[in-house]
Amino acid sequence: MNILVLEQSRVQQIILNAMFKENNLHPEFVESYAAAIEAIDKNDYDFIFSGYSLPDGNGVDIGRHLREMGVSRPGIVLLTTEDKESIVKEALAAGITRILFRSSTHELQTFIKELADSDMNFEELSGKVLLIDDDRTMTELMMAVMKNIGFECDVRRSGEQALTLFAEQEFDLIVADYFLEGEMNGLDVVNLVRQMGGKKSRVPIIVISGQADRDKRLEILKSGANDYIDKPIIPEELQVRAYNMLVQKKLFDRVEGQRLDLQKMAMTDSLTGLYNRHFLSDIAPKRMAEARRHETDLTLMVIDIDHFKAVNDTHGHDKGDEVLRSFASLLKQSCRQEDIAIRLGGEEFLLILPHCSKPGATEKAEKLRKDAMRLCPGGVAVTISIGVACVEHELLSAAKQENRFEIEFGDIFSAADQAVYKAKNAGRNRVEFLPLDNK
Ligand SMILES: Nc1nc2c(ncn2[C@@H]2O[C@H](COP(=O)(O)OP(=O)(O)OP(=O)(O)O)[C@@H](O)[C@H]2O)c(=O)[nH]1
Repeated sequence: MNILVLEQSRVQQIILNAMFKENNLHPEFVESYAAAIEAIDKNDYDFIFSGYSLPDGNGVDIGRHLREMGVSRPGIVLLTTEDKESIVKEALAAGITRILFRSSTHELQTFIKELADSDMNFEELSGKVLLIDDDRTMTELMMAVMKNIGFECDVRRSGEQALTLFAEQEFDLIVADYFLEGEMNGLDVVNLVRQMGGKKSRVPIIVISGQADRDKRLEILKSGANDYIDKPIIPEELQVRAYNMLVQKKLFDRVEGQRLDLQKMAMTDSLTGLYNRHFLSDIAPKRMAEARRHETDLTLMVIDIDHFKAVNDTHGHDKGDEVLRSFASLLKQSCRQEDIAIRLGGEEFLLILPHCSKPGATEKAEKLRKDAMRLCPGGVAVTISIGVACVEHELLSAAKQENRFEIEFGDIFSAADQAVYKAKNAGRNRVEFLPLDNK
């Protein structure tokens, strides 16, 4: 990634260089506006970081210069010490991608890290834009601009039509005129999108306004729009702002994707791919609350592979791992969609079976025991012991009606756990059922 840093202070250069170096990025440093323009003319940068005060201008001038040239790349980050509304407005108008305050070192570090983590090719950025405007000349102009930077467009004349399409399809950016055909205006669209929840509510929105006064701009930004453009539209300005929005969205999507991957990893057992104990603490109260609310059966099975230590001792740890993986696949195959298979640790597993009554559970446990005997994973014959406990809907209804006691997930789990010990003590390779202790 090619980065240019425009910074007149040597001390700041050293600080910034350390942050970039930590993330394996190696920017080029220049100290004046003139030197930056020369460097930009010669090289193709993905990002420019610029201090606000320069000996021969200010950081915002860089944005203005690139915008006047009609250049949509690179992204420009302005580093400033002052949180002044006038600077923010000046920067936004000049097409600055991001304003970061020097006092917030953490924010700057995070931004640089996100940049380094994204191996995104900014030249090949593509996106889908929803244009909402009832003026044909305007939409034709906007479509030409978007096409120019490789974005696909869908056009709708009213907020109502646009929101119907937005609910059905994925978009990376919305550009909405303030005044629209139909009952809604551009700000109504912003409000409704922001209320949608989830990923859709975070799609960036640019509002186009014909009344460029300060109050109107503030109203637009306060409504949740990410940016605004005054009429008459300058095509280059629309191009730069749309491009910048998309770069930010793609970076955000990537970070969000990484967060979800990490969350999944934290809930999953790496050897078998089943859920782990962390997931159990998350899901247990939910499943119990569901069973209580709808008064439905809930069964738990604690399953333990017999003499597993001997498998490791005789065949080696790798073979032991193969047995665990293979048994986990059997559990997954045995599950219905709403069932949950968890590896509690070692050779111990848990099945959570909603809507499963005692007769159903006994039958299922017996089938699983027999399937495990037939499995012979990696050529090793294994047997399993299963402890079953079940809370049936009649008990939940009675408890609710008589306001008697609350049955907790822990009560069912502890009964299933005791049941598996009973199975072990009774000779293994068997299913044992234990009723819940009356509280
Ligand atoms: N291969 C492998 N072995 C594991 C793993 N986690 C735990 N173990 C082993 O599983 C064995 C469990 O042994 P024990 O708790 O004595 O139980 P057991 O031999 O199955 O005996 P019973 O449960 O009484 O039938 C131990 O030897 C652990 O080292 C793992 O991820 N992979």
